[in-house]
Amino acid sequence: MHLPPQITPLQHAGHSALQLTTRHGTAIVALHGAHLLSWTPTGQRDVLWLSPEALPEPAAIRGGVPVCWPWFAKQGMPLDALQHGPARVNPWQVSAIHASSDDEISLSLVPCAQATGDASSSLAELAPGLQVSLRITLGETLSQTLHTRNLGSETFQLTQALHSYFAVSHAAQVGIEGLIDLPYLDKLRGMAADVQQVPFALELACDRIYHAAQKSGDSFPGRYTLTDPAWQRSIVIETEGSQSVVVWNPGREGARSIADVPNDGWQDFFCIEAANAEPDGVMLAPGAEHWLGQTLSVI
Ligand SMILES: O=P(O)(O)OC[C@H]1O[C@@H](O)[C@H](O)[C@@H](O)[C@@H]1O
Repeated sequence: MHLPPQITPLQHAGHSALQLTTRHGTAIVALHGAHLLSWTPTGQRDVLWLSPEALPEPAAIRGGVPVCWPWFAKQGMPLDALQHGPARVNPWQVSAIHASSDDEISLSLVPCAQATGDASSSLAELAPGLQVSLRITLGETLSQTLHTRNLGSETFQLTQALHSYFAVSHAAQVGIEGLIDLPYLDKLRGMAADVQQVPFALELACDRIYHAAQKSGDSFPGRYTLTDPAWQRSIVIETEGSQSVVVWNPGREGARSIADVPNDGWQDFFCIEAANAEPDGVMLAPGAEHWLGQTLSVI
């Protein structure tokens, strides 16, 4: 496909990628997993963290924004299922480009196996009848929309996440606004159910699925703010079609057991994930479609 001047192919951290450029900044997207590796607003530091110890492809990339699809973690799947689904470990390709002006550019990607109709691919086997695309728009903000369509004959229970790793000054010194009163399941306490009643702060480690985040009939998108006083910036995450928000940081002990996170790397990121995770799975009937979106901005 012919690329306009705002899109440049390049290698980034060992991945074949496309760099999007507007006067508002740059974004870099790896074709492996349609994985957003970097978003740097003009004059600012990168909004996303990318592990300096990331494993080579075809391993999932650690950092940036992995696309977890069509299941989150191993929800609803056997124990030997691929963690977070096959989308993040498959090659994707550009399906459309929309360059409206110098101010904004959009790129849509689909898995290569879907584009070529390869019925033997892991995606075709594991997500029968499902079609997926990811649109990334770089302007003053950065947005991503994950679109799923069920062309099969069976209802599919979709769980998914845009698993953003935000770069922070120190994970123990940031706050997250927008979680008060939300119920959550705490993975670190055997999925114990709880409700966020005090302002969020990291205690050693965190792995929670906040759910029922958008009440039915509520037309406002979810809005979460990662406040980082030391870096004097806040990252605002506005979500659409997302009933859950996953908040994850492995902490000191957890990081030691993750091969591609440096021992002290847990300090450098916080994951806030626009999601539909159990108990918020999406029942996608034959012919139905769903959009999961997030818009990121820095204030
Ligand atoms: O190591 P992975 O597969 O990228 O997953 C990282 C984390 O992703 C989070 O979304 C999960 O809630 C955690 O339980 C998990 O550890």
